[in-house]
Amino acid sequence: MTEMTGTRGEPGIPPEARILVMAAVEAERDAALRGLDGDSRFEVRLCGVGPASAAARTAAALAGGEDWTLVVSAGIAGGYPERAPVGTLAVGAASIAADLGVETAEGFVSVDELGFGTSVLAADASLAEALLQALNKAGLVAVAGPIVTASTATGTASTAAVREARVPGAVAEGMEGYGVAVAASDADKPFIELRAISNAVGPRDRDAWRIGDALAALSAAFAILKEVEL
Ligand SMILES: O=C(O)c1cccc(C(=O)CC[C@H]2O[C@@H](n3cnc4c(=O)[nH]cnc43)[C@H](O)[C@@H]2O)c1
Repeated sequence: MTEMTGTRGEPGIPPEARILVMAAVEAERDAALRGLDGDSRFEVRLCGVGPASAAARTAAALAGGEDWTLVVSAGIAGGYPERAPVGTLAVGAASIAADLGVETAEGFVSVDELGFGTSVLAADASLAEALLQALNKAGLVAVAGPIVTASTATGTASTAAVREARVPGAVAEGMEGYGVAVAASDADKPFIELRAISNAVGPRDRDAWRIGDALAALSAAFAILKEVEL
């Protein structure tokens, strides 16, 4: 369990903590900053879209000489509607690269099965649980579960079904979480993923995306995160 009590033993994020938040695009970064309202324990940086850029930029940030306490991947996401409808929040239990592997005549084989590493990176369980409880206590609708990372956002019902079968119980899909998690894991830093649901995972319908609502939910979640008793 990650120790996040303050120097005098009080609960909450210690004043000296340094929390690195990686957001793909400026609108997500700005939403996080609005919720954080100048909290100097947090730094929000852009990681670009997709797991490769996210991993590279997070690794660069972690190698920059600061002693980071926690790494957070944050942004909007597609939600699996029966578990995380549009407007809700998803807290990752694990970030899973659902398309990392090889296709064979018999079907998809993950890197795990190939023996080439892991496509599943667990979040810090105690921090994720504390955040989930705090969000729900504050009246925000949040669920926890595996969050899919994909280099290609799902755009059809069949891809949604395939990925859901690979990641049973998946609550959401983003494009950066696993990449940020790889860098955090390599640097031996605790990691969590926080997503606000802007659209349903499934057939692409850009007009139905509720980006403004999701960004508002993301801001609200960061206002809670900075006060959470971790
Ligand atoms: O157009 C805008 O105003 C705008 C504002 C903020 C963010 C965006 C994005 O398009 C962000 C892309 C980002 O969102 C994640 N995302 C959202 N939905 C999905 C999805 O269904 N499957 C996978 N990823 C999704 C993803 O992490 C992208 O980086 C636009």
